[in-house]
Amino acid sequence: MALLERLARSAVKCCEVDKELYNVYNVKRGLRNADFTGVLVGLTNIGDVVGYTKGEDGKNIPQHGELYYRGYEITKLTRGFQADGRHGFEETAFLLITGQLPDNKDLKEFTDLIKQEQELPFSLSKNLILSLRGKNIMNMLARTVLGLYTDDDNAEDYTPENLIRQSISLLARFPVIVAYAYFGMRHSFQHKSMIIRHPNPDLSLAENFLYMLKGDDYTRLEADLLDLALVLHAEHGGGNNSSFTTRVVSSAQTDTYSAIAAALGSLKGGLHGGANIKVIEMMEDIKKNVKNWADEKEVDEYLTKILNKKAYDGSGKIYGIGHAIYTLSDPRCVLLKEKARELAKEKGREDEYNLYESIERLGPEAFYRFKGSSSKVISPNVDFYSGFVYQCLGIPEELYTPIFAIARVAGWAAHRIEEVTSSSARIIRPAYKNVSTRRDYVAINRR
Ligand SMILES: CC(=O)SCCNC(=O)CCNC(=O)[C@H](O)C(C)(C)COP(=O)(O)OP(=O)(O)OC[C@H]1O[C@@H](n2cnc3c(N)ncnc32)[C@H](O)[C@@H]1OP(=O)(O)O
Ligand SMILES: O=C([O-])CC(=O)C(=O)O
Repeated sequence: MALLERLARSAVKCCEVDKELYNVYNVKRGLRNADFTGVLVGLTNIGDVVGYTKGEDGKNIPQHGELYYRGYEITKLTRGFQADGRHGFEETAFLLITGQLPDNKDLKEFTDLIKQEQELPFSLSKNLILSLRGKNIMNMLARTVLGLYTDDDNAEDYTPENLIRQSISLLARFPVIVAYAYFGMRHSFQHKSMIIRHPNPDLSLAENFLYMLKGDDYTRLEADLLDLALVLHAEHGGGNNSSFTTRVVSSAQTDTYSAIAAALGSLKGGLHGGANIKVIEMMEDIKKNVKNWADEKEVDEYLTKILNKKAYDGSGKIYGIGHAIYTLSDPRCVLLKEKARELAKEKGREDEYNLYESIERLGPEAFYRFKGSSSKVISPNVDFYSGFVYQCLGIPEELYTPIFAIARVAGWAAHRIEEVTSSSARIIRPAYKNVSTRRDYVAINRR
């Protein structure tokens, strides 16, 4: 331990860079401009995320969030298939990957391809169920995705047809891999029974995931909600950390499985897709430490403690709040909140829902007080209510970020295809200015 502590002290000391140098060299920390917008690093036709408008003076004016998939506004897209009483995730994936909304024939053929790919090769299922010990489903998923390379005779073929084939296969297999990994993990680490169901080709992707987890013990409403959550999580432009990772890794001309495994590593992070689990853990902490959930003063004091790094995980973050682009609202959060309210009523969890609502309001207020008046405008993001919705659906916490991945693989696939096939493709390679001093070599016995 003493050695590790000494090495760690030395490493941290060597890492430190005077913050002022970022201004001196005009470095955009986190690839962000001073007005909180992202540094423009690419052009895309896939997702569009809108959080502010530009005023005449060039300054940003916060606005309610808008999200477009291939030009289609997300609320209109979801209302469209909901009005027809059908699930929309497969259709959304088709739209993201091919650029067009499918007609009935396209959708049937695309869905049939997904169904054909759902059944995993026996060797892969056997490995997943019996050998792939793991403590975290995101890591198990990433390891399995890397393993899929071996089963793919055309793994290194970067033609658009092959990229689409690989995308459909990943889309189909993610829910099955996640369900098997979950039961494998429960069996080996929690001493619970392992339940392995074959995917059911008569079901939509959302229904099939619930079926693989719970058998027939789910309702139509629950399947509709999961389908909606998948649609809302499917894509978010090229700049979000995991899609950008997909693009960076793909730009080096590597294979699909390596790029998607890297994206999974990114999505797992607590500041990105992993925030849905962090929110639930934070809420448990708040519920334990705030005696009267209806007392706004007490809730506010606890949120201030979190911001001061004196409560919850000591990071100073209120999880599920804030976004790189959205300001006044995240449209996905607005849609999920509607469902969270309905579910809370149905499941008798209104007190908890009310606590979420007050944190949604008090969190940003505490943040502005803490950061001062020039701080960025923040509101709850997609991860704020998603965990609560999944809890109400009886989905275990370990699956929250994997569900995000089941959805987002559609967006990653689209970004990979765009990156690999673009005629303007170039390896992504920004610069780091070295700010250390040059040193003369010292022989080992004189150090
Ligand atoms: C699917 C998704 O990925 S949605 C995002 C999920 N992540 C979370 O919910 C985690 C909590 N939120 C955050 O950490 C941030 O808001 C992010 C990571 C989502 C966006 O980060 P950024 O756009 O980089 O915010 P940015 O760093 O510009 O924010 C400005 C300041 O506000 C702070 N801040 C932003 N959000 C929060 C928050 N929720 N709690 C506390 N402080 C925050 C930042 O730490 C930063 O402080 P600094 O200037 O002292 O470094
Ligand atoms: O856009 C971002 O930075 C994060 C996000 O909301 C997402 O990827 O869904």
